[in-house]
Amino acid sequence: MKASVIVFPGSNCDRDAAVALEAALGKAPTMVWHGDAELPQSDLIVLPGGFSYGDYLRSGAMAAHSPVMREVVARAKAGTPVLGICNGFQVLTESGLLPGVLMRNASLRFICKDVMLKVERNDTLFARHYAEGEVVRIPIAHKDGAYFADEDTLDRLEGENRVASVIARRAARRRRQNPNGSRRNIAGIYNETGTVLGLMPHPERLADAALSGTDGAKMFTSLVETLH
Ligand SMILES: NC(=O)CC[C@H](N)C(=O)O
Repeated sequence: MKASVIVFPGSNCDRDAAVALEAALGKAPTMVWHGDAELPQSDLIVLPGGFSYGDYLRSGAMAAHSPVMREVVARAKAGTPVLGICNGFQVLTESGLLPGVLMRNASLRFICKDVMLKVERNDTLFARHYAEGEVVRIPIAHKDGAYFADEDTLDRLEGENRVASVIARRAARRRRQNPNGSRRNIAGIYNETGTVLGLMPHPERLADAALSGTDGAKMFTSLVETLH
């Protein structure tokens, strides 16, 4: 399996994603600079977290127009799996590969903390090593993490089983609201075919016992087992 991690100016989780991928895969992914119009043959493309282009205009808005994104969009449309983590999720909505938008957190503050996530489905290449309904601990670190879409889109996402994970209900109730104010507690969504996943929390940040948890590792081992 060949994986590529796209690096934008301002990405800061690209190396963490590469380390988590390498631990699961046994070999390093290719790091691809945003200005490259060429993308190597890839079985998986990762759009990492960070502050691409300093989050100017809107988080992910400028990165969506990077030269490399033309090829990423084309490959995604042709079926290549794409994982967008945090800023990567923002790039996916801004480039139209996923519906909706990530808005400023309800508190208007940057939030960096672990959240409890409920895995809504495990019949995808990203989640097969999780149990359906499993509650896992994964960190968030963002200021624009409030998922927003109109009610029809939210109904469609839920109806088509495209919600990947939600902030676990017990945690949301305790805080009255989930930490960022996402509609319907959504933390991650899939495209129609389940091959593109946008996720606000960072599985790569809890993917090694030395980081105090391994709940995130199963996403990378799921991908490696499915894609070889
Ligand atoms: N960790 C990240 O990817 C940060 C995402 C984004 N730039 C925000 O703060 O909303």
